[in-house]
Amino acid sequence: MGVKLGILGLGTVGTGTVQLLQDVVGRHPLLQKIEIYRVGVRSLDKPRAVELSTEILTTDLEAIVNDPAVDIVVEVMGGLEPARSLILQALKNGKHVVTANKAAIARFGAEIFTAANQAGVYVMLEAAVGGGIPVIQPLKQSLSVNRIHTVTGIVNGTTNYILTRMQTEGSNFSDVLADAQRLGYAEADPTADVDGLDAADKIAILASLGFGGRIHLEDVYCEGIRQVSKTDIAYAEKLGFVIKLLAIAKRHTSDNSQLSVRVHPTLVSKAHPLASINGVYNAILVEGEPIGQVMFFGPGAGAGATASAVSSDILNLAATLKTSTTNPNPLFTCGHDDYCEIAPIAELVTRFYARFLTKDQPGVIGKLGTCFGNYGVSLESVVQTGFQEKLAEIVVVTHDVREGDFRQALAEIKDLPAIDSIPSLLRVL
Ligand SMILES: NC(=O)C1=CN([C@@H]2O[C@H](COP(=O)(O)OP(=O)(O)OC[C@H]3O[C@@H](n4cnc5c(N)ncnc54)[C@H](OP(=O)(O)O)[C@@H]3O)[C@@H](O)[C@H]2O)C=CC1
Ligand SMILES: N[C@@H](CC=O)C(=O)O
Ligand code: NA
Repeated sequence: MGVKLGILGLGTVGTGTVQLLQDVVGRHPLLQKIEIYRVGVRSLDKPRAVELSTEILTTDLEAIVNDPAVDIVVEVMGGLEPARSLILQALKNGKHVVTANKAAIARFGAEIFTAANQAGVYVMLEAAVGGGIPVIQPLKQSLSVNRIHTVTGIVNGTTNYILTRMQTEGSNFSDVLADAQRLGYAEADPTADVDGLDAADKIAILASLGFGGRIHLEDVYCEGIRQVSKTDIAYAEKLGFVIKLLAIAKRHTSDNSQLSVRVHPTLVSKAHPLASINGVYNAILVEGEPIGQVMFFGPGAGAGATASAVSSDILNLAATLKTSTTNPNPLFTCGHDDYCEIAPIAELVTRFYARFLTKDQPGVIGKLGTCFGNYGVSLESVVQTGFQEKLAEIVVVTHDVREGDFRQALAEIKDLPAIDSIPSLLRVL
């Protein structure tokens, strides 16, 4: 007997998944047992890149999750509602769920996994982080014997694509964003990409898996890439760095009681493995004991890559349905109920890059140095190269400093009569 899919959504990811499942020759033989039974969309009139008979396509998504014939619900419609309610209803009806929806999982994961555990079914989400890169299953299974220290990732394809093209071609932010949208990389509302929210959802999911506790999304510090300018990209280049939107989850305290979880544009040394991850590619560097370092790399967005992850989850569930036992596999379920404690961003210890516009007066660098010194901020490098109109431009890179101390020094520096403005402030990995 075949495994019947109810697919919610036929956009970039849904279409890629249907294409893959309609073209199974040369792939895993179990895919031949999978039937695309229903596909839910918003509009029946839209032209589609795949052929589906009229009885498969429907706008009644509730009917799909309530249909007793459906074995697996594949949620690739995105958004919070009705996606959340449809997932919960599918689980309540005893259906396994595959989802690519990091926004829903990062916000409603507790509710969704509790419902799945109660119903004795699985929620699979490989496509939700890193697109086609296998990272969810490796964290849940292959790496789960390790004590994870740090997860550092480039986990948003759209922003990495934008930053790469700004860096290599000097392109304009909004033109490149339009290309990312056209290529199917961006979210329906690309603010989620540009402002770092999509990466925050993803690092919350990875932190939860890596550190074995739930994460309150509001505890994740988040800055996007809007303030990254061509000037900063050029300065970073001169200083031996590239700018990447990094998502980082790290043990903050030596007793392991607190995590630091954050997303922000970051200067990454050109020698670091994450510096060479360009375009729509993502990479996730996992550090733990005893494994040391392991890095996952691949396409982070787009139809084919994401369809690969969605379909592999479907395949895993199809295999499970074939061999079903009454006891759920603990490596497939989400077992933790407790929340991780997250340290405030002021407690972060990191290096900083800051760009100052100053009046061209003698002794400005000395005054900056004195203010920094008052708060224990030591400087790794100070560069004064350019002028913007009549203002001198000074760039500093600090040694490791507690973020709270650095901010206090900056507050004092802002009030110096010689300082016009501080247009950029970025962390350095
Ligand atoms: N694009 C990518 O590269 C990746 C996307 N994801 C995630 O996958 C999910 C889907 O993304 P993507 O395919 O890009 O999104 P699209 O916007 O391309 O597609 C959404 C699909 O869902 C349908 N849909 C949306 N809302 C409703 C509704 N209320 N009722 C009925 N149908 C609805 C739309 O119908 P219609 O076609 O009729 O408009 C469309 O077919 C999101 O959660 C996204 O974050 C994850 C990894 C990568
Ligand atoms: N909009 C997302 C799609 C994949 O998750 C991205 O750009 O990474
Ligand atoms: Na993935």
